[in-house]
Formats: sequence, structure tokens, C-alpha cells
Amino acid sequence: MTLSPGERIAARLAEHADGPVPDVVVEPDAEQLARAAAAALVARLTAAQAVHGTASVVLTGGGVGTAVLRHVAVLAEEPAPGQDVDWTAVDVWWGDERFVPADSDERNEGGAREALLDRVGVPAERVHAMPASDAGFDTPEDAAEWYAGELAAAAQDGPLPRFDVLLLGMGPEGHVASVFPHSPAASDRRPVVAVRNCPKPPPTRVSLGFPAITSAEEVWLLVSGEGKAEAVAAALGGADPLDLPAAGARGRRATRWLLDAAAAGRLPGASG
Ligand SMILES: O=C1O[C@H](COP(=O)(O)O)[C@@H](O)[C@H](O)[C@H]1O
Repeated sequence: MTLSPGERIAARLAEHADGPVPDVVVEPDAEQLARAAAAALVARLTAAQAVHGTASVVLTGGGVGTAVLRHVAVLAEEPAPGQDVDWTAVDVWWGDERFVPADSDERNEGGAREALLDRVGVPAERVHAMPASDAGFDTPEDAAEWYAGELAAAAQDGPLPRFDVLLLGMGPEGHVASVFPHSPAASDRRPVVAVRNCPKPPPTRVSLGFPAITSAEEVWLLVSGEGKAEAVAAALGGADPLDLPAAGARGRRATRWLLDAAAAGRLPGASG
């Protein structure tokens, strides 16, 4: 039997794992990674709607994250049989956002709206954007508290709604959402946190914290490029989430790493 690169890597990771092994999918390049992730996301949201009537997704900013949304928009134009998401019944949340004015190009929200949300017609009341700095909140702490309230208001029981899929990009140093290594957010137990002095600009942000990230049914990490290969290997090798936040990004039912070959290059079993 011939194993795919992802299966080969997963088998090697399983040899040393003491817990559930994440799924690993490896595509040849970033473009094919975005395409494959888009198809998988459509399938997952369709399946969630079949069970619950609605679906929910938590979006990420970043290069691959936004490319995935562009591919989802293409798939929405001509849905494959049985893969037809009802976009009027999808709740959209964000994993992190930059606390900058609403019209700033730095907003993750703007990229997602342009790539997908405005094209498929998600109703405004289902698009749960994190506040911009000119939206009536003086501080990112106020914005984070408000967003936590929005999450609680949408929850059936407990402080958080159901997240069917939570998408994350990852920085070369292992940050996910806006949780950076050794930052206060990495050990904060609140579902939504304010982020100041962020090492990657812009410095002021709002982010889901680990309690919200790990509440998702499925967490998918979308990572491309050789510059991230070392962090991918460390995260999957069991690094401490304080050192490498991506290592702590796990879903309740599944954790999937969707990689291109360059990002997977330092994983055990990656070559050969
Ligand atoms: O700052 C951020 O960066 C990460 C990763 O972005 P990428 O372009 O290197 O993939 C992103 O996931 C996060 O949402 C964003 O705010």
C-alpha cells in the first residue's frame, strides 16, 4: 500500500505520540493547499448544516487563509452535488483581528469580505466581526470584552457557541490567531483577549484565547512555506504552547494540519 505524504508523516508522528495524533495533509504547493482546504471546508460546512441546520466557521487572516476563501467563493458559483453550502445559514466569526480603523487594509475582516463573504451573501447578522478601533471602543480590552459577550449571546449553553471549523494560519515563530510565544495572551484563560505590543505589526489586536480556540469541534492549521517548516515540526513534535502557541491549537474532535510540501519539509517521514 502506498501512503500519501500526509499519511506517512502521521504514521511517523504516531510512533512517539502519547495522545491523539493530528491529521496531516500535504499538498505540493500553496495554491493546491488553498484549493484542497477550500473543498474540505465546503464539505465540512455542508455536513454541519445537514446535522444542525446551520454551520459556523471561525476565519483567519493571512495569505493561505484568504486564498482558501477565494477558492470557496469559486466553488460556491458552481457547487458540486451534495456540496452546496447554504450561506444564509453560516455564522462567521474571527480568530483574531487588528485593532485599527475599519477601512484599514490591515483588517482581516476586509480580506474575508472581499474574498468570500460579500460574494456569497452571508447575512449581516451572521457576520460577527471583531471591532475596529473606530467602532466606539476606546481600548482593545473593551473590544475583547464586547466580543466575548457576542460569543456568549450566541451560545446555547456555556460561554461559547459551537464552532464547526476554526481556521488558523501560523507565523514562522509559531503564533496562531494573535497569540504570540511568551505573550500574556498565551496564558490568559479568557475566551477573548486584547493583545498589545504584538511583535508583528500592527501592534494592537484582539484575539481568541486558547479556551475559545480549543472549544472548536475541528481546528485546521493552514501553513505554507519553508520559513515555517521548523515551527511546524516543533508544534507537531509536542512543543510547549507557551513557546509555540500552534502546539496548543487542538480541536475537540479533530485537529488538522493542512500544509504545503515546503512547510512539511522538516517533519519526520517528509522525504522518501
Ligand atoms: O498576523 C496574522 O498572521 C497569521 C499568519 O499569517 P500568514 O500570512 O503568515 O499566513 C494569521 O493567521 C493571523 O490571522 C494574522 O492576524
